Amino acid sequence: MSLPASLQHHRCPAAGPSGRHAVCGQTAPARLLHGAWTAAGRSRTASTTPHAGRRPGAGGSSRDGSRSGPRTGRGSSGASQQQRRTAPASPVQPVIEEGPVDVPALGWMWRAGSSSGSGSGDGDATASASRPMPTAAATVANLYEDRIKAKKSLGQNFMMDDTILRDIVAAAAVGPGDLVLEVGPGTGNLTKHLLAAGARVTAVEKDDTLYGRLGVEYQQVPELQLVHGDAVKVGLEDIIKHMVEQDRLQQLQPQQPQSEQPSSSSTPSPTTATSASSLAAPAPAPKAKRVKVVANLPYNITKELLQLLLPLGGLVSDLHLMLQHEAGERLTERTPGGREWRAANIRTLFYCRPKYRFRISRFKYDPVPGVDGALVTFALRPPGARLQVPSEQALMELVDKAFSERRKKMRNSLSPLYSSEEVESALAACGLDVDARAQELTLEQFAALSWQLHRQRVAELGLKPPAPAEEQKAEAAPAAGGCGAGSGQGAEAGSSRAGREER
Ligand SMILES: C[S@@+](CC[C@H](N)C(=O)[O-])C[C@H]1O[C@@H](n2cnc3c(N)ncnc32)[C@H](O)[C@@H]1O
Repeated sequence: MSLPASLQHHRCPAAGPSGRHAVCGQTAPARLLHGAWTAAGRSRTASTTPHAGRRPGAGGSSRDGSRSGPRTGRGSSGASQQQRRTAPASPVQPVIEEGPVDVPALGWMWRAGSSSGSGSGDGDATASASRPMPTAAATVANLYEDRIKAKKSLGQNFMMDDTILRDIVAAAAVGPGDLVLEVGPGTGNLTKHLLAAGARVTAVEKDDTLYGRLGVEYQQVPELQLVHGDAVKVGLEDIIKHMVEQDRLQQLQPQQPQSEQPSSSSTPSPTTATSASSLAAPAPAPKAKRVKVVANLPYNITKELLQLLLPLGGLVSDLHLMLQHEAGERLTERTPGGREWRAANIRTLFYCRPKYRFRISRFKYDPVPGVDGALVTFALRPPGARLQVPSEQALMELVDKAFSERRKKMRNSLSPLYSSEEVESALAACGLDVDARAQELTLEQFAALSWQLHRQRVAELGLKPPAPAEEQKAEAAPAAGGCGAGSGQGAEAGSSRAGREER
């Protein structure tokens, strides 16, 4: 369902049902918090300045509602006056989907209240009686119309296809009450599908302008918390802990059942007293949820983000990331021996089960990147479900060093950490070739080598051997050559990558 044509032209995305503006034309970032999070827009003061009308040169609909081109005929939103002055005259032309395009209005998602995950992009209006969810393409068009250019430095390749966004939310199995961390919400196009599925979303955005616009557009959506900052530096672990804690506290809040509400009768009968006391029995403590991370990642921070997030299996259940197709293929590789077998594979398999879900055509993004994308899922292992090793840090150091000079035999590449004699004897004790190179070893073999090197050092220094419990776990699933490495995941090594679909 569309708005009446008379309202379509001068509505800014920040305009409420009255048609008046929340913040249009103001410098949004000044009102927003750096490196701190807040319910979207809650701290903002709304201006009620009516929209000044279409800016000169903005394309789109004519006054009677007909469309003259790919633009959507909307007014400005959170872009600052400064940006408008310095913006180039001809913005990048977005790809626009066919079909009715509507205007995102303040709190539209909040009113929609859909938990079906079928947020109605593509112009259908099932999510809201009054306004449909704007299409991804229309939202991007709105950015360009406001002279906001995609920034290459921030990896801004916006997803234009609502079907793919819905597929991502479905692949991530996001449902009502789930806690989701999104990195780089940007346009809010993925965010709105996460919200439509019933998730409570915390989203970290670095771009001042896009953060400001999101704050305006979602200011009445308590299910969305926005964080302004660089996801790599902002302290994601603390943010995730906060999400979990907030959720736990919310679950603890008493919900008074009808039967417990004060009645007009002064003395309760014995029967009522009994039933009241049984109702008062302590409720089971709420189970702390684990968070899902869902993101169309800026490709340039993929590596750093994975390093930050993969070890958080105690707090995070799974990551669902749009990556470059090639990076997705590399990270989901499970068999050693090839040129693409890297330290990142060992690290990834140690912390999670990676799965390539589906390929995404580069033409579904705007601007069109040089390569296709892919959705990759990383199901994180909680600490207790990982391979037992003497020290995770020592294992990662061993792996990084071994791969740092992959052409060399490990007895040479590991020389700064261990003498070649130490490495040779450990390799032999693990039943491995003493001339082995890093790319020939599985995760389990690296873990076994790590244990053996540890034992040798302990023996050499005359220290106490590892605790029996650790040893027991290690021996429970011996790796090659009887050189112990506990394993909750060994069976996965060598299994082939999951089947792929293409979009
Ligand atoms: C590929 S775009 C995705 C935008 C939107 N989620 C979508 O699906 O179309 C990447 C987003 O990440 C943001 N971004 C880039 N670097 C970031 C960083 N270090 N921390 C947080 N956000 C970042 C960009 O500004 C942009 O909004």
